[in-house]
Formats: sequence, C-alpha cells, structure tokens
Amino acid sequence: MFNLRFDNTFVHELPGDAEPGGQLRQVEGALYSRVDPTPVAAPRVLAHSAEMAATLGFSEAEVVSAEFAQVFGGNALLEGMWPWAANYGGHQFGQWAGQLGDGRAISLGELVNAAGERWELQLKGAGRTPYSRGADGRAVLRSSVREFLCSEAMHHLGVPTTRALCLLETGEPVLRDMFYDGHAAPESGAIVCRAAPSFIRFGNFELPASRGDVTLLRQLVDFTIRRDFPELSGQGEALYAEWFAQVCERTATMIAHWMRVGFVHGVMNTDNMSILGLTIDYGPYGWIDNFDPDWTPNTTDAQRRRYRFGQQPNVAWWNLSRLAGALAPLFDDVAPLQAGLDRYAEVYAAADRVNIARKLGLAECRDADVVLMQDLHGLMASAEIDMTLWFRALAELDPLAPTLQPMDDAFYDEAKQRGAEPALMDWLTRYATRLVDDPLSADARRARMRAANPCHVLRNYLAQQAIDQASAGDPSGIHELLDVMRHPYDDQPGREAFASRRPDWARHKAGCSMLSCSS
Ligand SMILES: Nc1ncnc2c1ncn2[C@@H]1O[C@H](COP(=O)(O)OP(=O)(O)OP(=O)(O)O)[C@@H](O)[C@H]1O
Ligand SMILES: [Mg+2]
Repeated sequence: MFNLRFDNTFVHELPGDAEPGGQLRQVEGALYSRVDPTPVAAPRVLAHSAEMAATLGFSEAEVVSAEFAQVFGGNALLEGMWPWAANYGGHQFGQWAGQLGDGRAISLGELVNAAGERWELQLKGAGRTPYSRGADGRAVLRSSVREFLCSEAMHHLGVPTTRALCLLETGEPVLRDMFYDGHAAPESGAIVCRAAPSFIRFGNFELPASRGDVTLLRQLVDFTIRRDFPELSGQGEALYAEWFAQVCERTATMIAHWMRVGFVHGVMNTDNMSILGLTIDYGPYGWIDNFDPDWTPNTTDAQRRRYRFGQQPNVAWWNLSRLAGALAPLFDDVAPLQAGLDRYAEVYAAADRVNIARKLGLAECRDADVVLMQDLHGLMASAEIDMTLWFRALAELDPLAPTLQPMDDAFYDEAKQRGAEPALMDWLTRYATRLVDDPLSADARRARMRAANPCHVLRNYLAQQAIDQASAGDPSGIHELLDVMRHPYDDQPGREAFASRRPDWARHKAGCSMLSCSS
C-alpha cells in the first residue's frame, strides 16, 4: 500500500531551524522548523477529492483504508515524509505583523507523482508548531469543510488554486469563540490535507528581508526560481526581474478569475498570497450573491472593508508592491521591480477585458464595452441582482427581441426590480444592438458565455447547509455539494436547488453572509 515517492526539496536544499521540537519562538536564519503533527484521538475521513487522489497516486481502496486516516489525521508518517512548518511573515490589514509562520499547517513532504509532478502535501489543523503564537494549532469542522469544498470548486471553475486531497474529523473537540464575544464553545476538530506544487507565500520572502538577512532571502529566491519557475533563463538581476514579472502576471490572472466568478477572498494579507499565483487560505471567504462591489464576508473587516470584492485588484497590487520592497535588496536599481508592478496592471487590465468579452459573449472587448459593463455593474448593484444568475441567463437573451424575462430569477427585491426595469431595459437594448454588430453566431455566443459564467458556485449558504448536516453526523451533504461543484458550467437536471438564489433566511445568518475569522 502507498507506493509513493517524496523528495522534499524545500527542506533538503534550504536552511532549517537548528532547534528541534515545537517550542514557540522567533526563528532566525531559517526558513522552516522540523515538527511532527500532534496525534489525534480518532481520525476519520469525511470526504476526499477523487481527482486529487488519482493525481497523487492513491487508489480508492487506499483512501478508505485505516492507514490513510492515520496518516492524514497526523498519527502516522509514510516512508519518505519529513514534516515541517514554514517560517514566514506578512502584512496583515496593511500593517507589518512580523513573524507568523505555519502555526497550524504542517507539510508532510513533497510527493513526486507518476507524471513527475511535484505536489507538497500539507495538513491544516495538525497541531502546534514553533509558529503557533499562543493558539492551539487546530482547525474546526466548519472552516475545514469550507476549505475542502472551495479548493476543489475553484479548481473546477478554472481558477488557479491550492487543492484539497481529503477532509478528516479528528474525534477531538476544539474550543472557539466564534463571535469574539467571550463565549468560547467546543466544536468538532478537523484537518484538511491540502496539495500544491508549493505553499511559498509573499511573506516567506518578506520575513528574511525584514531582518536584513539578504543571504537567506537570496537563497529562497534562487530556490523558488530553480524549482518552481524552471522555464525562466538568464541570471542575476535580469533573472530576478523576469521572475518578479511572472509573479505579477500570475497574480493578475488569478485576481481576474476571482472577479469573473464572484469570489471574495476576505483576508488578502501578504502571508495569504501564493508566489505561484494560486488562491491560498480559504478562511472567511465568500461568494457574491447580489452584486455588490463593497461586500466583504469577513466580519473582522466589516468596518474598513479593506478586502471588499471590488477592491481585490488594487489590494493585490499593494501586496505585490510589498513583495517588491522585500526583494529590493537583490537589485541595484528598483526600475525592474517597478516594471513588474506595471506588468501587473497591464495584465490585469487585459484580463479584465477578456472577462468582459467572455461574460457578455462578444468576439472582442471594445472600449465602449468596458463602459457597457461598468453601467451594468451599477445597475446590478442598485437593483440587487444576483451576479451568477444574471450572467448565466443573459446567454438566453434574443438580441432581436430583448426582454428581462430570462433574468427574472436573478432579483432579490421586487420593489427594486420594478424600479430598475426601465434602466435595465435601456441597457438591454444597448447590449442587443452591440450583439447585432458582433461577428459571433448566436450559438457561438451562447457557448462562450456559458463557459465563462458558471451556474454553480459555492454559495455561502450551500456550504453552511453541508456544514450543519456534517456537524449533526452526516457528511453526505459535503459529497453532494462537491459533486455538483465538479461541473460548475453544466446545467444539472434535478439539482436546480444548487443553482438558485440565496434564500431570504440566509441573508444575515452567520456562515451565510458573514464569516468569522475564528476557525
Ligand atoms: N488555531 C491556530 N493555531 C495556531 N496558529 C494559527 C491558528 N489559526 C491561525 N494561526 C496562524 O495565524 C496566522 C494567520 O492566520 P490565517 O488565518 O491567515 O491562516 P490560516 O487560516 O491558519 O492558514 P493558511 O494561511 O495556512 O491557510 C498564520 O500564521 C496561522 O498559521
Ligand atoms: Mg493564512
């Protein structure tokens, strides 16, 4: 069983903490600490991703074996695993926060699969590490279900993301004060095994830079380029510049996907930004129901709304500029770093135009189409229109006889719907005129729109329903939701309930419209 190969380049090639064990402390001159997961009472696999298991080389029989639960619950190691916690810092909500590190994530090893791909396997919620800073190193079931489901949903939506192999309950309670109101209560503990080619974050570079440890910074940069960006050539500053521009490009692409599907990350601190441009850390994230660029699901950010939906492209730029600052000691001149940031803006602007063309079913995006989309966004916000339902239904519009009828289900408020009808009809008329002037056939337009506008997204209340059911002992809701999210662009007859508007009861319910960072 488990014929797997691990090569663990991160720990083999880079300096680690000389002191073994899980002592809390500032770890200097090292990029990680060796630490074993803390065993749990009764690990049980609640769900797994069949695609990810196959990719990594696990058979279905292995996934249901007792040994699998022991390994991914943190009670046993496979040959070749060498667990560690990474050392990183980060800017949190705009402020430098110093050393953070993996306080509850423990990487088990870098698996090299049959196809030769590298996948780092990482348990989230596996116990304390030197970076736990007074917290327990654990994760609760509700947040773990959300991380597991969203990782896979995002992948199937075509959004660059870390993946999830499996979700386990630990059989141990975890104490959490969900509303930060002094009422801590026990919740079920859980662990997600995540997988990604690398979990390196902007903050991994920021920490040695903040300490003036340029040698360590350079070691990490050289390693990252060598291992994760093998397509880049050149050397010295020119190579570093090209690499930074690549990071900027990938980040721009990722954010454009978020904006296309209506994903709000919720806590875009630089320690939650992947150097590979993958969506990382599914914490207090949320999905746009009624279109609102000012919405954030994160209750901790409710006042300032730093990480609101419409702000994400700007925040990513700000985060990249923090990374640029960290990398500056490797450059004689900051011009190449500035060029990388400019590259972000260009690539994002181009990707935004591609989104507009795809979402509206146009062969190309003209300048006037940008205005057309902006005007639509304004109307969608004021009329409280569901983003997913609107764009999906818009593909059914007849440009020769435009009506609002296909989009009838997308409205949350009847009075607002009626009030907005004249303006929306004006907009539809403009759009229909534009369509007539577009070279795409009706079929090609519809196919283009249906491939860009999902009908199934992981609406907050859907995840919450699966959580409530799992908390009562029945994980089948997780399985069904995962299965729905495997085909987000397909109509799924009999599963219409997963593609409908957020129900009224979910509008202000915790977990459905607002998410606590307590996880
Ligand atoms: N229960 C916990 N025990 C120990 N450390 C924690 C815990 N929760 C969060 N942290 C640490 O606090 C910092 C910021 O937390 P954040 O919520 O961004 O990350 P996270 O959800 O734990 O994990 P990740 O970014 O790995 O997905 C990180 O250093 C994280 O490891
Ligand atoms: Mg995090």
